[in-house]
Amino acid sequence: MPVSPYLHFDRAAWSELRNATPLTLSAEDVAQLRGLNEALSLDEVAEVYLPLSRLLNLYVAKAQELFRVTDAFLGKPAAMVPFVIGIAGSVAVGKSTTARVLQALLSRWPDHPKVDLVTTDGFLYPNRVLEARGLMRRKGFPESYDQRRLLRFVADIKSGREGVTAPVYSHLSYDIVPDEVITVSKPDILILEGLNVLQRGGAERAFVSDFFDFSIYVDADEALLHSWYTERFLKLKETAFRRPESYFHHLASLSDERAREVASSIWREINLVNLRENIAPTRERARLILRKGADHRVQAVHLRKL
Ligand SMILES: Nc1ncnc2c1ncn2[C@@H]1O[C@H](COP(=O)(O)OP(=O)(O)OP(=O)(O)O)[C@@H](O)[C@H]1O
Ligand SMILES: CC(C)(CO)[C@@H](O)C(=O)NCCC(=O)O
Repeated sequence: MPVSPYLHFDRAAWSELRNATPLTLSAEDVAQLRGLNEALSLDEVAEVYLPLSRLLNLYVAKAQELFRVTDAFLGKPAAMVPFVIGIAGSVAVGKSTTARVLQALLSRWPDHPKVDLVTTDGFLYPNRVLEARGLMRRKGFPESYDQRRLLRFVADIKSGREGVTAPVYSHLSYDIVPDEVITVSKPDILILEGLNVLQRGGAERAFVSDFFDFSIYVDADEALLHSWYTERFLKLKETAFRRPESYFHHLASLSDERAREVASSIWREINLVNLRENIAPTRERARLILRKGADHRVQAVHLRKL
């Protein structure tokens, strides 16, 4: 049998590892976490995400020590270096939810209260550029992102720069929002979430993941991903698509059956192809893999030891 670089935990074994977590959730925290995603169960937070936040807290403390060692070696005053966590995985696997839960949990640890969250969606080229390059049906593929700008962004944050800006993407208009940016200033931790964060390639000599201190791949079977994508599409049909400014407004009046077909064809022709060609092959680059089953329940965790 080939040697695996990962330690494998089933859910029960993993949840044991929260035992020493001196972190309890107040009623207010619970309400806050509920607000992130009403489908997220609190068992999930306690059994999966609390142990993960404990592990990350230990890594952050060690990394801060190492950065200080380098400064001491250089004879420089100690400077704070942001700890960067990348979260990768397919469309609809739940990257944003995982990122928000971790942001909420990590910001409660006393030694790193400022946890910022950025999605790589903002680095997609605007539709105008994608249209000109014939890439409107390749959104999410490597060539649909301004990879240089994304790399610059992460490098700037890592180097301790203040006021680093990122463009903003709107799922409602399905496009970059003109003249809007988010600003990140010296966070203790930056969580960068996106399909592409573990990808390497293109013309650049450095990769976004060169700046990661930890990385997570959220994983699930294709059939589950397909159903999560379709369910979310149907939910959006009843909500966001009804707004006239929605890019998919013309789909709001479809029957559920027809909407399911439209969602399935977008899934098959765009997101599944991207998953197979560009996203799934990056899974084994992650430090930790969260393996989800039905209802988004994490069934197993794989932690890289080598
Ligand atoms: N832990 C969870 N428990 C229950 N439901 C979840 C969980 N995580 C995600 N979901 C549901 O799965 C769907 C996709 O989640 P989310 O938007 O977080 O995914 P994503 O990977 O960021 O997707 P995309 O890349 O398409 O934006 C949503 O409908 C969300 O409510
Ligand atoms: C914006 C991305 C690429 C990533 O979040 C994705 O949500 C997307 O829009 N994919 C293109 C096909 C689709 O509309 O699902």
